[in-house]
Amino acid sequence: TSSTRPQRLLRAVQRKATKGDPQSVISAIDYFCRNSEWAMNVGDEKGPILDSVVCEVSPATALELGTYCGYSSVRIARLLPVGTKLITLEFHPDYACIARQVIQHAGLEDKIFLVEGASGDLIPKMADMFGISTFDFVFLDHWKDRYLPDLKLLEECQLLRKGSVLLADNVICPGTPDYLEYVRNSPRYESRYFQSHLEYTKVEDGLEKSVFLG
Ligand SMILES: CCc1ncnc2c1ncn2[C@@H]1O[C@H](/C=C/CNC(=O)c2cc(-c3ccc(F)cc3)cc(O)c2O)[C@@H](O)[C@H]1O
Ligand SMILES: [Mg+2]
Repeated sequence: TSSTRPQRLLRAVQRKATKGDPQSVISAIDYFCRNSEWAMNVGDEKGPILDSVVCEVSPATALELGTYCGYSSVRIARLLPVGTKLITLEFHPDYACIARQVIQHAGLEDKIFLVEGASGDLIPKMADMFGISTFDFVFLDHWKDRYLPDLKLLEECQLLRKGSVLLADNVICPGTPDYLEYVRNSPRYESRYFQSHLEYTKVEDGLEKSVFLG
């Protein structure tokens, strides 16, 4: 029976990466995507930009929209200090199952809470489910037409505070025009574009970092 790409990506991690070593999991996925099959992970060029923003913010509470295979969950959580947590939302059960195993291989299951479901349904429940009031950091990497509605939902649910940082992947390719227009023109955000390339390619893409001003 044929396997799926996420299953083949997980197999590459299980074969090549050292259990409990997040960096080796990251390297194994990047190697797989460069040498075997492209996959939509933030990757090894945009990834260090994500790392630097996470380190700068040093979030006590972080949220990720769109786990996929867990590559960016591992990138983010490996940088979080003890006692902090990453909540990542994924609605595709098969992808969630793969991501849990990738996260487990990295030894980060105590720092990452993967919740299965649609972000639009789950965001309003975050405060109650996890006993948090606001998110210090949000990484948006799910369906591109969901970035703006989910940002507005985070505002409505008062899950952002003065200084909360949003980092959005793929603002050029595939592109998130309505989200970009909103964060770049709203007086409530201070936005900055980090130019880079679409993962594992020479196509232009980048990350948009937006600070909520309250
Ligand atoms: C309902 C809300 C909601 N709630 C919870 N989980 C959700 C969700 N909406 C989506 N998900 C999950 O997130 C992941 C989807 C991510 C979507 N990402 C891209 O489409 C993308 C594409 C390219 C690219 C492809 C082809 C090219 F040619 C060029 C570029 C590059 C990239 O970096 C990309 O991120 C999957 O796991 C979904 O199950
Ligand atoms: Mg992406």
